Amino acid sequence: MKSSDEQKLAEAGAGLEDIVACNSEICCIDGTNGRLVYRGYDVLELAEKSTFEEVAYLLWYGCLPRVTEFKAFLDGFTGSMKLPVETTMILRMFPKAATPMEVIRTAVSSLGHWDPDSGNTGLDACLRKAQRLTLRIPLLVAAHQRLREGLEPIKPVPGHGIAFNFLYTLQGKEPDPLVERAFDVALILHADHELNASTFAARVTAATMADIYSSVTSAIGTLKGPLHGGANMEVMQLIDEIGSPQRAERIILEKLAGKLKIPGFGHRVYRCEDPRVSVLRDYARTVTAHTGRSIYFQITQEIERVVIEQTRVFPNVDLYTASLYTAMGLPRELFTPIFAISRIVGWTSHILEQWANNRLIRPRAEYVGPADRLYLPIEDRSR
Ligand SMILES: CC(=O)SCCNC(=O)CCNC(=O)[C@H](O)C(C)(C)COP(=O)(O)OP(=O)(O)OC[C@H]1O[C@@H](n2cnc3c(N)ncnc32)[C@H](O)[C@@H]1OP(=O)(O)O
Ligand SMILES: O=C([O-])CC(=O)C(=O)O
Repeated sequence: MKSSDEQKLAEAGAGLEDIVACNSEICCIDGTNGRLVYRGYDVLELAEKSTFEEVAYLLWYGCLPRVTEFKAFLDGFTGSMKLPVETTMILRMFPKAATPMEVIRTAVSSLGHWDPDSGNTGLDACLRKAQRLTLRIPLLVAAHQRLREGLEPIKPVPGHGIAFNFLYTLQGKEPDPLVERAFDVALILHADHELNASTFAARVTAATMADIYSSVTSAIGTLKGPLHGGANMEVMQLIDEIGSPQRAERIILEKLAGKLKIPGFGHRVYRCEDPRVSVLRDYARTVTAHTGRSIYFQITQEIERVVIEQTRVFPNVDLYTASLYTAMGLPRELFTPIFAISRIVGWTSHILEQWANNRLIRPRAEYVGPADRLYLPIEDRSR
């Protein structure tokens, strides 16, 4: 049995808050000052000047590419930007009620069967698998959505990047350049975030020396929950429920009075505004105006005003993606899959880092159940 001091210690560890579980060279969060850094580069600078492909290279290889390196990297990308025919067949078999996030969890797992490097655990092969996953997840999400809408999947356009091709293979037309850039920036901002729940799940699975597809499947399942990646869909549900900026205050006050958490707010690490929010807020303002959907932005701003005034809890990365993605014509059920389209780069970078210096991740639990009970035969049990 535990002493009261031990009990307090165990409670303090609930949710592993502030526990450092590994060393990592990939991503640094300063939760007090609201700063996020990928391999030494401030994410705000990357969002302004870089592309998702370049950031992916940075996260996987640890440095920004030189011209020839980047060209070779992108050339390698082009060959893998297609789905195995079997994947499209599998996508056709899911029941209508299967949600896109459930479908990508299952379909990404199945992609491993048709990976030419399946079973090859060398570093180069694992990097190729990481890159194939990064190219195929967006195509898979777009193809499944088209099938749900009664449309046939379409092929990506070679020579264009992931943002362009996700939007193109989903919507069947070349994206507006502002929308494409806003989407690319959203991908940059979601690419990694230190030891968030889904990345931790990926590392735990990888640390058992399971394969990359198993590790990524664990991560996708973990991202799905509304306390993590699923929150962006819930933000949009809330915006729809509110319907107009004038109704925001009353509805938010009611929810807070009922002790409900407001999706898109709060964070385990940031004690201030998540630095990604300012960029996403600006793009949400611009893109909603550009596509005639400013109402979604105005409602979000009202939600933000009331929640901060009432709670001093600040917005997280999910708050403004809801109005931004809706303004791009993207359906709400795709918001969390879009998170995965970006975070696959972070997950796979962490999996590779885990393997570079692996030790099984196996913490302890403090036992707080009953002690020394007497086993009685079933007929003698009173309850
Ligand atoms: C990509 C991402 O994963 S970002 C997070 C996405 N998730 C969401 O947006 C869901 C809403 N947010 C939450 O549920 C939480 O803030 C989490 C899960 C993100 C973090 O949870 P924790 O670190 O365990 O924080 P915890 O729930 O203990 O909250 C701390 C305090 O802030 C309050 N708080 C935290 N988030 C919110 C919120 N969204 N709305 C209202 N109050 C909140 C809590 O009520 C609590 O207040 P108290 O100390 O007076 O009881
Ligand atoms: O870090 C976290 O806990 C959640 C988050 O913001 C992310 O994964 O981007």
